[in-house]
Amino acid sequence: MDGVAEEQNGGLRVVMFPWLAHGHIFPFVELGKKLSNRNFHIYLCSTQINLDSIKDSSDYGDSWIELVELHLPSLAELPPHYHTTKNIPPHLMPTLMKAFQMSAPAFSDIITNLKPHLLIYDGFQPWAAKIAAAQGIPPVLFATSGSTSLSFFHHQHTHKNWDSFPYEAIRLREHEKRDLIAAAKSIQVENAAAGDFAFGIFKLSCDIVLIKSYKGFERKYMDYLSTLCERKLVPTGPLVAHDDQQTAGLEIIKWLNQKNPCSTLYISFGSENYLSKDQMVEIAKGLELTHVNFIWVARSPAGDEAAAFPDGFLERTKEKGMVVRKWAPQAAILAHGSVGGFMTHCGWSSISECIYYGVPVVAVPFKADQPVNARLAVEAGVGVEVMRDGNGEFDGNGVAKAINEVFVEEREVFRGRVGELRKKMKMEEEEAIDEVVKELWRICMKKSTIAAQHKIYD
Ligand SMILES: C[C@@H]1O[C@H](OP(=O)(O)OP(=O)(O)OC[C@H]2O[C@@H](n3ccc(=O)[nH]c3=O)[C@H](O)[C@@H]2O)[C@H](O)[C@H](O)[C@H]1O
Repeated sequence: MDGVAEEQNGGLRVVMFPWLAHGHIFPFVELGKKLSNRNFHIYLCSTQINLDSIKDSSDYGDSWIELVELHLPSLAELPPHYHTTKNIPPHLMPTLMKAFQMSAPAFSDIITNLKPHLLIYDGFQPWAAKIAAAQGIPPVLFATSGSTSLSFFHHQHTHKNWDSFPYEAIRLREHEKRDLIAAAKSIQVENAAAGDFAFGIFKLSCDIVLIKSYKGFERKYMDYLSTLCERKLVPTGPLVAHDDQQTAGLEIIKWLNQKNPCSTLYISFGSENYLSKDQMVEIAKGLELTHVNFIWVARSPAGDEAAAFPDGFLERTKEKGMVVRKWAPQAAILAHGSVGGFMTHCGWSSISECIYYGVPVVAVPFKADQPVNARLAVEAGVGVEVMRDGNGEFDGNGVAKAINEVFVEEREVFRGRVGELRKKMKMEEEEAIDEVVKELWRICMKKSTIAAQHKIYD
């Protein structure tokens, strides 16, 4: 590309454009930080409320990322504080998706003004890739979910058969299939060009797809996904935000300091999942049937009243449990020696963090890729799932059984296995970024890439 060689010393200028979800934005931020340490100039584009979250994150100060505001069209039912999936009432998610699709012209202006060497985009905005390529700027997809879930759903999209996926450890239960089919209808994107969404998004990416994964955990799934999407997959490694020392003074950390090693279960269900009242009751019952300590992050959607615990539960468990009603320092908690297990919805970042910090998994998946991530954790031998009935319900006995398997019966087995995976993850971490940097420079230096890109859209 013109001027790339001259700017070799000045580094590449890259616009990074994640979907409006916390679980997407922070992997982009972590990747942006690593690239900015390799002489890239990073522009990260999102809505103001998401940019404020990034500024508030503990170590933003030392990362060289230029924040660029994306203006969503003003919709009466979607005030600016709902321009993020974090804490948004679930019934407004389709409206947020619609507003995001309507922001394409605003994004086009950003690209025209910044004229970056490269765009790194996300899975809900095929139009961003087309806008960049039309201006001769190579777009590269960064998939923030794992290779296992993406290969599983790509297989289903291609073969229309959940149960013919080549790896039998990954199978959905009937209630999970039903939920996925219902959910897919709720995020149908209006006027999407045929095939753009689902997995057409991969075909818009130049040469490669970046993926938040690492070979030690997902190698065979990464290879299968590469075959399905006809792109070279370049893993970024886990991109885990390191626990920052500022949390040392937090009440939570002080409380953990008083607990025995590996004695405490950390319970959290990500940035956009909320338990039903019945689910709260059954998890509470399960906790009372075990001897583990616990830290339970029980957040509610913005505007909703606080999640209610069973009568007397908090009083009866006050010696062994702590309830957190707000955003918790998850990395710092998982890094703490008193934490011996993580009850998680199996969001991809949470699963990556379990392994990064060597904490076995008590899997309670709810939606999207979470059931597949849970099956992967079980196949890798780093955790157990809380069993459910045919309707997808679980009860206190099942919760207690899973907790005791991780904390008592199989304690050393799980800790040994997750420790092995942790070593592999850390070994891959730096070499993965080296490969990402090499590939991004290769793409930007390849004039033919741009010509080929135009051909796709002619
Ligand atoms: C790509 C998509 O992102 C989604 O994000 P979600 O927020 O549900 O869950 P995580 O990926 O665990 O992401 C949640 C992130 O928020 C952090 N956190 C959460 C709660 C809290 O109180 N404090 C924290 O620091 C946590 O450490 C993690 O990094 C899903 O994963 C989905 O499976 C995945 O494909």
